Amino acid sequence: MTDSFVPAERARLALPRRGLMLIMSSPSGAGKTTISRKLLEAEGASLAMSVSVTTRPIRPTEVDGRDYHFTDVPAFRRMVDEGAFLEWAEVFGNLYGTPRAQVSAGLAAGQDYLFDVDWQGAQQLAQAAGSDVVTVFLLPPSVAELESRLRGRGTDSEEVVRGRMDRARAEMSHWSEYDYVVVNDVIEDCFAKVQTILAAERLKRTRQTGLVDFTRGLMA
Ligand SMILES: Nc1nc2c(ncn2[C@@H]2O[C@H](COP(=O)(O)OP(=O)(O)O)[C@@H](O)[C@H]2O)c(=O)[nH]1
Ligand SMILES: Nc1ncnc2c1ncn2[C@@H]1O[C@H](COP(=O)(O)OP(=O)(O)O)[C@@H](O)[C@H]1O
Repeated sequence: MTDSFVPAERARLALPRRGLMLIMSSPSGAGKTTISRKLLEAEGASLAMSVSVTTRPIRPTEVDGRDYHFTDVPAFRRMVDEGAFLEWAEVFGNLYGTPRAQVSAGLAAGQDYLFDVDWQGAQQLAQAAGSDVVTVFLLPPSVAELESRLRGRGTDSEEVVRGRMDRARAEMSHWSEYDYVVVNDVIEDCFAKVQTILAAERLKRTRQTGLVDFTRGLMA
């Protein structure tokens, strides 16, 4: 018997880890939906999108429980009173909230969550969840490119595009409140940078809850 090992036969070491909350914001049209989708696809089950509760009417393309948990105002208010939300807000006359229970249990079990929220939601989540939160802000490479992406998406009328462009400047002024800022120029480059951020944050000592026992074992 030798003490050498065959790498392929060696069990992978996976230390228990606390999950994180990756919050991605950007001015509308800078690419947060595109980057979020790519990230969810690449990461599989290890990264889940948090599904919000809303009182907004369901749209024909939406699925209850996938896009949102749809509910009515009295039920939403009851959830607010019960402290069921990590944060909630009224947007365009409808109520939206991030349910606390699913995220709290998931984080303890090592599940990471992705949030696609604006700067106000990011601030509220950071306040509610502290060191579990990692915030990323995406910027467009130029104002002209932002406008061209909004038009190219083809989902909004001319008036809506102009409204979104007006709001973009105000949204961009919040860049310095984020942990990371990435310019979304070439999509694959931006995606690689966001994936690197996620990989590094997962390795943070404070998230690796299994290190205490592991190092104790090494030093025993
Ligand atoms: N604070 C907060 N905002 C949310 C939540 N879920 C969605 N929103 C925001 O509500 C706004 C409207 O979303 P939605 O009804 O899906 O309309 P859309 O922007 O046309 O897709 C967006 O700005 C979302 O970022 C949530 O759980 N909390
Ligand atoms: N790096 C990029 N280069 C070119 N087009 C992009 C890039 N990132 C996103 N887009 C396109 O720009 C449009 C807006 O992106 P989207 O992800 O919907 O933005 P947001 O969710 O921030 O509003 C979409 O049509 C998308 O395909």
